[in-house]
Amino acid sequence: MSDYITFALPKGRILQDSMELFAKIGITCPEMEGSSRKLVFENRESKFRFMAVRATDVPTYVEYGCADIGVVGKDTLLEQGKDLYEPLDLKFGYCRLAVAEPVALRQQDDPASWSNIRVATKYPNITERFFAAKGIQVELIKLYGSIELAPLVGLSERIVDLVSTGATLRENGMVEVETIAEITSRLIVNRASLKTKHLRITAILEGLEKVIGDEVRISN
Ligand SMILES: Nc1ncnc2c1ncn2[C@@H]1O[C@H](COP(=O)(O)OP(=O)(O)OP(=O)(O)O)[C@@H](O)[C@H]1O
Ligand SMILES: O=P(O)(O)OC[C@H]1O[C@H](OP(=O)(O)OP(=O)(O)O)[C@H](O)[C@@H]1O
Repeated sequence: MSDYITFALPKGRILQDSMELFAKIGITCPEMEGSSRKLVFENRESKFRFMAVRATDVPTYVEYGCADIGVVGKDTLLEQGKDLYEPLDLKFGYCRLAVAEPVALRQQDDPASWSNIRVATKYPNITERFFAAKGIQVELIKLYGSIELAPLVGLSERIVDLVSTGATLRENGMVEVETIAEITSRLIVNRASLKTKHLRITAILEGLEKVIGDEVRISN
């Protein structure tokens, strides 16, 4: 068993917030700061390893134990439904998952009358579950990005996607119809690592909990 603690971190927009949070409890990786094509970084002194992976792949690395700890959006966890230990809401990466449609359609539309709709999304499982609970049949069109384009070109009338500032919806003539879930980034932990590296992982969880708690209290 390696005596390193390995983190799987998403390459994109939540990487910096993650590293800033870990720095507050003394977990740093100077090697990661320069720009490079490297995918694994080590802090040999404190025995931490960091892997930069696609956001949607973080749960897989943690599930299989290639990483002990991961940071990932709640959207990804809800979509993938993996059995992972999720001890902490990290309180950054705030956005919401919402149903949206073009402004012109919204003006004459009554969502209460939907029975069969076509929806483009990166989140087919969440979308299917959400509409099934309302008794609405959905034809799902799975996309991997630029979801707001779908109604503009007639691929679907509605979308389910993340909304943060609302700028992407606005600039593409769309409005939110309903929020499905509030999203933040979460810490996830491999269940076996929690036992085999109990002391180090517990110390990390307690340190993070304290820092996040303090920040929430200060910002309230
Ligand atoms: N506009 C946004 N504002 C705030 N947080 C966001 C926003 N978009 C996404 N997020 C959060 O950040 C996470 C990572 O998003 P990011 O765009 O970096 O990766 P991605 O492109 O969605 O994933 P992948 O690379 O696997 O396709 C999302 O899962 C979500 O929790
Ligand atoms: O409400 P806003 O602040 O405009 O943010 C929302 C946008 O951000 C995300 O897209 P991203 O930038 O990850 O690009 P993508 O469409 O290629 O996934 C999301 O899918 C929305 O399109």
